Amino acid sequence: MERTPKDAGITRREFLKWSAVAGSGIAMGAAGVSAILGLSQAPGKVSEAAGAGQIPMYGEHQAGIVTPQQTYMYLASFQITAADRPAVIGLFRDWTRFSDLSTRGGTMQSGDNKLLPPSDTGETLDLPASRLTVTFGFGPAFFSQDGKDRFGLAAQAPRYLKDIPRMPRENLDKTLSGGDVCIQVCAEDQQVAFHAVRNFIRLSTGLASLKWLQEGFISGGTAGQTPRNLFGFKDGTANQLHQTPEGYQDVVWAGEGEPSWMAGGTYLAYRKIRMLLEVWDRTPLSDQEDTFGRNKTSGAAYGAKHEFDPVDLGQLPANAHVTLAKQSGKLIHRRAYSYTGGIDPRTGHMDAGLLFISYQRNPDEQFLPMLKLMQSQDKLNEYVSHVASAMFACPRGLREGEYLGQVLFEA
Ligand SMILES: C=CC1=C(C)c2cc3[nH]c(cc4nc(cc5[nH]c(cc1n2)c(C)c5CCC(=O)O)C(CCC(=O)O)=C4C)c(C)c3C=C
Ligand SMILES: [Fe+2]
Repeated sequence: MERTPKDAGITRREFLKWSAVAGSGIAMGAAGVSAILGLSQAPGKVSEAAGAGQIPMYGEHQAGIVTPQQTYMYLASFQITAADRPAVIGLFRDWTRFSDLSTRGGTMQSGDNKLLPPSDTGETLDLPASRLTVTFGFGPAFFSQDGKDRFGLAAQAPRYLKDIPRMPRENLDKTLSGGDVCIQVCAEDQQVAFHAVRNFIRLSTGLASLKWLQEGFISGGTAGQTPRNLFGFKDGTANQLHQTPEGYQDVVWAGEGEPSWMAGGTYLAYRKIRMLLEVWDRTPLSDQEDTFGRNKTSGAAYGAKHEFDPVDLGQLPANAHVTLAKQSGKLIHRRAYSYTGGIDPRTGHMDAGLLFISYQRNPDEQFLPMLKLMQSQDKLNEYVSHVASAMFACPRGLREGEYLGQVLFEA
């Protein structure tokens, strides 16, 4: 199946039209321009199966938030280095164009000019869309940094957006925390996800620098089953408490008291949490189960039979993770991924854990009270260490023809 130029890539003429609207062609540095010329070349080949497993990028909400979790995830955080607003808009237009292309299973043209680097890095040329989703978020410093309104957006800052306050037990690495813009990329095929994140980085040349990049996975398991984390426990069970359109409205989608561009958006809370596998693996099963208040094999709460049976807090230890999560009285939508990162050279222990990600409409009411309570009392603290942290505001979903952030820049 061959695609039309419009389907599979953007033409040079289209690029010039876009640049003229944004003024980005003039404002961008040489590196940025050449990277984008790559994106703007005529279409390349698209694999027969490119259309398989597509998740629409356009809609009321961004994809990748309440989308059933794909197997692989990259979370990238960027610092914007672009000098001014038109340059940022140029970058966001190019990221949008590339998201549209890659979520539809398309690639940029490899190019036949042997004197130039190929436009597309090529590793997905024969691969389908693989349920690729791209989710964007803006960090607090994007709106104002050290009191400076960098891009004229300070008045549009989301109501609850701030860095996660210091917590009693954390051991954060600042170089792995925060950032101006995050991109969460998820797919069923790791190479498809990597291709997307790699090309977002390429397109940002001269306009943004990559601050940190994390990669995660969940167990495939039998379809429909809750994945298990690296402690061997089912992780995500309680999400079923709000998995309806009304539930998502209550738990995930922001709007009330927010700038208009956040209506239908949400807040992404991120913690990189190292799990001390060697300690855990020497811990008796009864202590492991007391840590969560759930049976390890079935996932049932203490006193219950099945995974999804209601939780009776009277049956759980007071310091169990689930007890504390429930005590806050609020729900959050969790979308965590496991990570492994080789060996810690200082200790010889495995570097592995959880890239905790949750989405909520009001982090002040939902996520932060829960985190505070857990950091001070959770039995889980004996076995984990929080090493990185960030919060981002994710705008509502894009309409066709809009670029990322347009609704914010034009608010
Ligand atoms: C601040 C929020 C949370 C952090 C940080 C967090 C870290 C974390 N969680 C697990 C494993 C499990 N968590 C489970 C339940 C659960 N966790 C949170 C919140 C945070 N977890 C909530 C809101 C809930 C749901 C509680 C409920 O209403 O029942 C479970 C039990 C099964 C489930 O519902 O998912 C496990 C297991 C780890 C390993 C971890 C940090 C490394
Ligand atoms: Fe948890």
